Amino acid sequence: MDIRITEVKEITLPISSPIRNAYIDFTKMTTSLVAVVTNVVRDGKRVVGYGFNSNGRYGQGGLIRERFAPRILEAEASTLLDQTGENLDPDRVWAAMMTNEKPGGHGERSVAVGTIDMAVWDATAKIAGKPLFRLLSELHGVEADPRVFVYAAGGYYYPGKDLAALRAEMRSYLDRGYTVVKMKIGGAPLTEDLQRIEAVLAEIGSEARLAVDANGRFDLETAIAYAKALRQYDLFWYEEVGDPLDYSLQATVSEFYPGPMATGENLFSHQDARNLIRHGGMRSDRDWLQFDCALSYGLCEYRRTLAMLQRHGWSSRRCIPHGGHQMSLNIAAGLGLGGNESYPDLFQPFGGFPDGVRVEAGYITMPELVGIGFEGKSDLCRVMHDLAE
Ligand SMILES: O=C([O-])CC(=O)C(=O)O
Ligand SMILES: [Mg+2]
Repeated sequence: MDIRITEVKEITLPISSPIRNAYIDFTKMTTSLVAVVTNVVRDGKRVVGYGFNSNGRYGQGGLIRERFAPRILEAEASTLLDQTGENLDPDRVWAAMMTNEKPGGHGERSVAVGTIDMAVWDATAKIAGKPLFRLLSELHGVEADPRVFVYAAGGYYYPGKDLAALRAEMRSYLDRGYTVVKMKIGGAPLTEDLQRIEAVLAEIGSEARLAVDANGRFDLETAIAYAKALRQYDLFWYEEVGDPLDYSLQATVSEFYPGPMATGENLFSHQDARNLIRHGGMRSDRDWLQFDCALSYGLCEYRRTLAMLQRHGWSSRRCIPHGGHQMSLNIAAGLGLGGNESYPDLFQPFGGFPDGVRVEAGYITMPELVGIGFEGKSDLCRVMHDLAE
């Protein structure tokens, strides 16, 4: 059969919440939802792959409509297929999207490409009739592990939120089975943040560990002042202390912070990730890497990032991606990452797990759903089907 992509649709939707981190509020946050429509029929229906971009960057409709979707549709259909001719080849679709694109300047387009790439992988796994994590483990000759560590991200600054509300939020994550919770810092003075941290630590006790996230807010002096103050707490990690591209700052702060640090959600290519590994002083025995494929050219690029990490002596287990989406859950289960972020109460319906999936002692088990698994999440599936079915 002559397999082809017949249409690439995009709609920009709100994922707004009244929350604030140290840098931005999310009252006007949007995401692009993309549908890659194929002429393949499975179970009596056209195969449609879906993708969306992670929170933190806005919808990408202009770029998708003007540059990346037309390149896919203009490509000779057979050049987008794998060697068997019976499925898409996501790397070939990726290469078609990147025709006439210069190197560097990744953030300008990496979100748009990553969003379409998610939909292409969803379609590819659906055509193969498998969960994406199974397809990935087969492609790489590794064993899939459907059990994935997840942590609860929240602890934002809300208008009028007091310590009791923050504690209640964290308690609710423990009640839902999480063993690691994350909160924001850097949006208040150090003394106030320490009170917030101590309130959360008092609440969670020995039931869970706490990670903190500064969202790139600090200059070197402030980052070090926080590092010295945070050392006493045995945190799960100290995240994104300074500007994401300031590798020297990261390296210097790590000299003041012997505990685990985490960063990488705002690095959008394997070359940027490589610079972090080369110059950021990251420690492969304890630090965590948070590159998010949905912001950084997709899974095709993420596989290059993983290969780069391996060459530098890093285990894929040190990766716990940002973003809380099912795409990274599949990568974690299929390629052996250390886990995935989760926002139990935010960014719905895009984030989270298929219906019925529960967190138990900090882990979820991936259901055997075809594709990325979006069809198993009814609220998300409704929005997707409104776009393309
Ligand atoms: O608040 C945000 O931009 C999200 C974030 O940093 C995270 O999930 O680590
Ligand atoms: Mg973060």
